[in-house]
Amino acid sequence: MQLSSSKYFRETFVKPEDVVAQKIVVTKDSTRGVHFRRAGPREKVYFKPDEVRACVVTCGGLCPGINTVVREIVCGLNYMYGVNDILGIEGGYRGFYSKNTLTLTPKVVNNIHKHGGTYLRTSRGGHDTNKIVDNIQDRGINQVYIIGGDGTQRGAALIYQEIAKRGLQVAVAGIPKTIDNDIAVIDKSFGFDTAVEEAQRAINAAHVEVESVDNGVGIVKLMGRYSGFIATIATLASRDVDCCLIPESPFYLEGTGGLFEFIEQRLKENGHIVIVLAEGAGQDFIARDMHAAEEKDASGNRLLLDVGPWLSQKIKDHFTKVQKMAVNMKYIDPTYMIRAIPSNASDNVYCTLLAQSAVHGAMAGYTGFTVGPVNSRHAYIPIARVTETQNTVELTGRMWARLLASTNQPSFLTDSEALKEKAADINNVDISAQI
Ligand SMILES: Nc1ncnc2c1ncn2[C@@H]1O[C@H](COP(=O)(O)OP(=O)(O)OP(=O)(O)O)[C@@H](O)[C@H]1O
Ligand SMILES: O=P(O)(O)OC[C@H]1O[C@](O)(CO)[C@@H](O)[C@@H]1O
Repeated sequence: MQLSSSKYFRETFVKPEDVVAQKIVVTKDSTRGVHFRRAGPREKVYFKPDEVRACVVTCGGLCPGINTVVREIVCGLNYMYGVNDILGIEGGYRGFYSKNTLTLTPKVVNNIHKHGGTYLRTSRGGHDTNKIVDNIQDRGINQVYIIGGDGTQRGAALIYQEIAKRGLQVAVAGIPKTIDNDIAVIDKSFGFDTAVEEAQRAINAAHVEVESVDNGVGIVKLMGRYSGFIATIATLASRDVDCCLIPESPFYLEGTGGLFEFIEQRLKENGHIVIVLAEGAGQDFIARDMHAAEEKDASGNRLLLDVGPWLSQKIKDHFTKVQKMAVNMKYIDPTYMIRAIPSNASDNVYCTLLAQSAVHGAMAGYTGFTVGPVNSRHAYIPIARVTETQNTVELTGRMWARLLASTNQPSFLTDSEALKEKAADINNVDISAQI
């Protein structure tokens, strides 16, 4: 029995309708089925291989594993279903209407998973639903595979709606991608494990540096625009981190329970401290401090103020001017280095599952879905569901509690907040309404 034989897959293994029926979706709380709209007429169970003209596009920021997903979509379509007509859209959504397409074959994509970045290139902004769907129609494309984060998935939902409005028989499949791991509903996004692993190297370097000098303060900035998953899990994995600051948990610098007090205490105890900082941490605080105006990127995402240099300077100023104590600051920003590497072994396997799942769904004639594991089951999820909210680190959840127990860092609650928490703990009731 040759598993790699496309004949075997086509005729024996893959019954797309079964695959879909087994895996239909799923919210965090239930596994009730959802009726997906089929891209083709009811009687047409799945696209015939020689009728398929597929395209793949990658949008938004980089993330380890994008190339693996692209490779496995192309190989999956070709090896499992015998599809030969696959196009690459270059440079994100705007590539649909402003660039020529690339021809994708298993041979062309054979080695791309060994490299970071995206073979297809990417961009922010430039989503024009009508122009994109016109182009899909003009080129005779009937399967669209869209790899990208929450912005990309919002764009994919609009493309899907426009295709439905025009009555086109085109399947739209999303593969969620974001290094921040903040896509709602799914258990985890691909590339996240690779990012956490690479972050360890930066944390380790910071630790080695500050351990070797007097009053060493190491700061490592990691990605995480609105959510501190990379910072949290990297901190938990490392054990060399004294304090982790994330967007979900506002912090303050001065006074009792503040960051400066904690740094001073750790420097006295250990002679050094390592702080991990998610890029979105303390943004409101910095904006107030710097009187900075809000800026946006081409996709409309808020551009973050650079918390790393800001915090490094604040700490240096405080300890030299106020405490009369020189600190040895080592600031490391590995953010783009982490995002630019190829995916590790487990992410490669995960990317393959996602890609093949998307291919099976589209070949079965389903559309308007995005793929991902939900409560450990691979699922098809209506695209709009994953863009309704964003995942964030729960400050009342076990993961954050474990982190606090591991670092013993301050909770950064102010006195009145701490009193409220304490009273709530004692009474085990929500007293906020009574204060
Ligand atoms: N609300 C929206 N409607 C339609 N298209 C959108 C929307 N938001 C973003 N897009 C488009 O999706 C693409 C990627 O969006 P964005 O730059 O926000 O990255 P992302 O997909 O969220 O990924 P990342 O997590 O890396 O930021 C861009 O081409 C952008 O124009
Ligand atoms: O600088 P770029 O390429 O716009 O991307 C930066 C952003 O992309 C992400 O990696 C993903 O959203 C964020 O963590 C980060 O803020």
